[in-house]
Amino acid sequence: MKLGRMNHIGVATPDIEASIAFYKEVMGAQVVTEPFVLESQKVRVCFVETPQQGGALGTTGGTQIELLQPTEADSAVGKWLEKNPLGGQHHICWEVEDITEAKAWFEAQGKRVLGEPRVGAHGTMIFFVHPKDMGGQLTEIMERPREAH
Ligand SMILES: CC[C@H](C(=O)O)C(=O)SCCNC(=O)CCNC(=O)[C@H](O)C(C)(C)COP(=O)(O)OP(=O)(O)OC[C@H]1O[C@@H](n2cnc3c(N)ncnc32)[C@H](O)[C@@H]1OP(=O)(O)O
Ligand SMILES: [Co+2]
Repeated sequence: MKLGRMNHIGVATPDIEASIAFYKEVMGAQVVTEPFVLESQKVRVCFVETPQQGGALGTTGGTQIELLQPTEADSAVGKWLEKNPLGGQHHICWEVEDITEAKAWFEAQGKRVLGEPRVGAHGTMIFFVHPKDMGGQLTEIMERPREAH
């Protein structure tokens, strides 16, 4: 498998509106998407855009910040926030060419793939790999959007 682009960094927050204001007012983010609820993951989510390599400040195309506010305490992000009430870096998402090949790769390395691949917040297939098998880093693997191939 070849290391692909870092698609996003998942950042958990107890208050997504406050986090949006932080990224706009403190960090100078120019583009933040409208939050939406992803029922399957019991989260409200939005994306803070960053410039791609060499891009002008305030443009898009780079690694996004994926802001995640739990809709229920009994959820992956809800449980994580109980231990990390201020929020912060929750996971990293890497792009791959083929989600099926990637799943077989990680399993062949003895890494715990969490559940079957499913459609994620970007509308492409994803899965997660257990943090304890990834040096403490919860890792999301995402199939590259087709038009990016
Ligand atoms: C916007 C939607 C988008 C998408 O899905 O498209 C997302 O990114 S949704 C993001 C939320 N969804 C997930 O995170 C799914 C994958 N996560 C899980 O399956 C669980 O969170 C899991 C298995 C990582 C942990 O669940 P568990 O019930 O085992 O929770 P514990 O608190 O018992 O944790 C066990 C152990 O793992 C450590 N841990 C938990 N979360 C993280 C993390 N984000 N980063 C690093 N380590 C983590 C936790 O501290 C425990 O370690 P221990 O030493 O035993 O205390
Ligand atoms: Co994610």
